[in-house]
Amino acid sequence: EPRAPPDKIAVIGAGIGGTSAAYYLRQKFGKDVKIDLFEKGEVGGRLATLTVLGREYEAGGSVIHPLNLHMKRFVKDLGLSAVQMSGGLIGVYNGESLVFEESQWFIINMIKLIWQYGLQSLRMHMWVEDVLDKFMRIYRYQSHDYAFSSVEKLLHSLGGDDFLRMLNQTLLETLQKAGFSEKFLHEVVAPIMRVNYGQSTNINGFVGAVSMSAVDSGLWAVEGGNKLVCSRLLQASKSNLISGSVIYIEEKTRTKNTGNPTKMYEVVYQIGRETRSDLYDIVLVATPLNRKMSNITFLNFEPPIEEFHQYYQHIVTTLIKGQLNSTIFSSRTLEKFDLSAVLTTDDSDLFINSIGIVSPVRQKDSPPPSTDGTHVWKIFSQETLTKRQISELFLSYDYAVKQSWLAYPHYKPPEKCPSIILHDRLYYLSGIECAASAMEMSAIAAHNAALLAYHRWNGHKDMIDQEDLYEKLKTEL
Ligand SMILES: Cc1cc2nc3c(=O)[nH]c(=O)nc-3n(C[C@H](O)[C@H](O)[C@H](O)COP(=O)(O)OP(=O)(O)OC[C@H]3O[C@@H](n4cnc5c(N)ncnc54)[C@H](O)[C@@H]3O)c2cc1C
Ligand SMILES: CC(C)=CCC/C(C)=C/CC/C(C)=C/CSC[C@H](N)C(=O)O
Repeated sequence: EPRAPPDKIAVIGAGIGGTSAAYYLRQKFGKDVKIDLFEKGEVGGRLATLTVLGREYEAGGSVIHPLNLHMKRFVKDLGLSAVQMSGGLIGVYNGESLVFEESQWFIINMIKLIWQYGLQSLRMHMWVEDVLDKFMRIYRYQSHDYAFSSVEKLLHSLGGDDFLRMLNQTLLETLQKAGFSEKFLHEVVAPIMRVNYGQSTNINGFVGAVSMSAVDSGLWAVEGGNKLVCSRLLQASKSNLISGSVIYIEEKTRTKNTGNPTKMYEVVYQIGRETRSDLYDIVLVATPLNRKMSNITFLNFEPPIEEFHQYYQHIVTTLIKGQLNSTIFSSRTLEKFDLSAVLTTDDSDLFINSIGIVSPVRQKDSPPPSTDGTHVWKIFSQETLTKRQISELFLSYDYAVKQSWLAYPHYKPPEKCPSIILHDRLYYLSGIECAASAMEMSAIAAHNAALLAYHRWNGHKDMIDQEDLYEKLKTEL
C-alpha cells in the first residue's frame, strides 16, 4: 500500500532554490501536503533589482544560459517572458592598456582572435560544449524522476570521473593540462572568471566551465526581473510564505493521531521580536548554511549535524548613470570609445573587476540611444567604491546606488561538497553551489531534493543513486 503523504513540509529560503523546491514538492507530494516557505528577507534572495532614476536593473543573478532548461520551463509555465541580452563590444584591460578589443565585424573579430591566440578560442568553445553536453544529461535523469544523495554522485552520473577531477582541481590546472596557452588563460579566461565569480582561475574546473558558458550567445533574462520567477513559483506551489527568520531546528518525537510516536522537526523562527515554532515531517534548507548568511543552529540531533564554514565571496554591485572616463582604459575619447563592457586581468591593479552598460529589466523602460555618451553602468568590485574612485571612472554622473553581496562560494579546490541528506528527512540544497553557483544549479538542486525526499519517504530505493543511468536511459523514450 502506498504510504500516506506527509502532513507538513518546511522550506527555508525563498530564493530560486527554495521557491523551485516548493514547486517540485507540490508536484511530487500532491495537493494535500501543507508547505510552509520561510524567508527572512525578500522573495528572490540573490535575484534582486536596484532602482536608478525610476528604472529597475538586475543587481544579483542577471543572465540565464539558453540551455538552462529548468529556468526556461519556469518562464514558459508561469506566464512570464524572456528578453534576449544584447551583447555589445567587450574589451580586456590589463592595468596599462586594452590587451583585447572586440570589433563589431565578425570577420575582423575572428582574425583578431586567431592573430592573438591561434585556435585557442575555438578549442575553448569546443571544451565548453563538451562539458555542457554531459551536463544536459541531468534533465533526462530528472524527467525520469531519478535522484542523487550527494553532489558528487550527481556530478559523477553526468560526467563520470572527468567531472569529479574538474571539481577537485583548479581551472588553471584543468586548462593547462588541456593545452591552453598562458596568454589565453591570462587575457581571456581569467577576466571572465573575474566578471562572473570575482575570483581567479584558481576556482574549480567545473565552475570554470559554467562561467565560460556564460559568454555564449543567446543569453537571456526575465522580462520584469528574474526575481519574478520566484514569486510566481511561490504562487504556483500554493505554499504558505512565512516572513520570519529561522533560528534553529530540533528533532522532536510527537504522537500523531495514528497513535504512533513519530520523529518530527521543530522549526523555531522569529518574526520581529516574537519567537514561534512549528512541527514538520520534512524540512528542506535552501540557503547557504553559514553563520553570516543564515545562522541556523541544529539542536539535539543524533548524530550531531556539523557546523558549516563555507566562505562566500564578498562582491559589490554598483550602478551608476554617467559618462565614462574612457581615457582610463584607452587614449581614445568617449565619442570614439565603442566598448560596452571592460573586463580586467588579475594583475590589472584596478579597483574594479569589470564595468559594463546595462539595460533596465523592463523593455519599455529602455532609454533611446544615448546622444551624450551617458549610460547606466554596472560595476563589480571587491569593495565598496569610494567617491574618489567613482570620480576617476566617470567624467560626470547623476546617480549611484550599490548592493553588497556574499555572492557565491569562495572556490578552493579540492571541493568537499556538503551532504544533501543532513538527517533522515532533513535536506540541504545549497551545497550544490560548491560545484557551481548559478540560478539553474539551484533549480537542479531543488528538483533533486524534492525527488529525493519523495523517494525516501516512499522507500523507492531504486530511484536513488542509480549507476550507469545514461546507458540505462538510452533505450527509453
Ligand atoms: C552579483 C551576483 C551576480 C550573479 N549573476 C548570476 C547570473 O548572471 N546568472 C546566474 O545564473 N547566477 C548568477 N548569480 C548566482 C545566483 O544569483 C545564485 O546562485 C542563486 O540566486 C542562488 O539562489 P538560492 O535560492 O540558492 O539562494 P538565495 O538566493 O541566497 O536564497 C536563500 C534565501 O534564504 C533566505 N534565508 C537565509 N537565512 C534564512 C533564515 N535563517 N530564515 C529564513 N530565510 C533565510 C535568504 O534571505 C534568501 O532569500 C549571481 C549572484 C550574485 C550575487
Ligand atoms: C549552469 C549552467 C550550465 C550555465 C549557467 C551559466 C551562467 C549564466 C552562469 C552565470 C554565472 C554568474 C555567477 C555570473 C555573474 S555576472 C553575470 C553578468 N556578467 C553580469 O554582468 O551581471
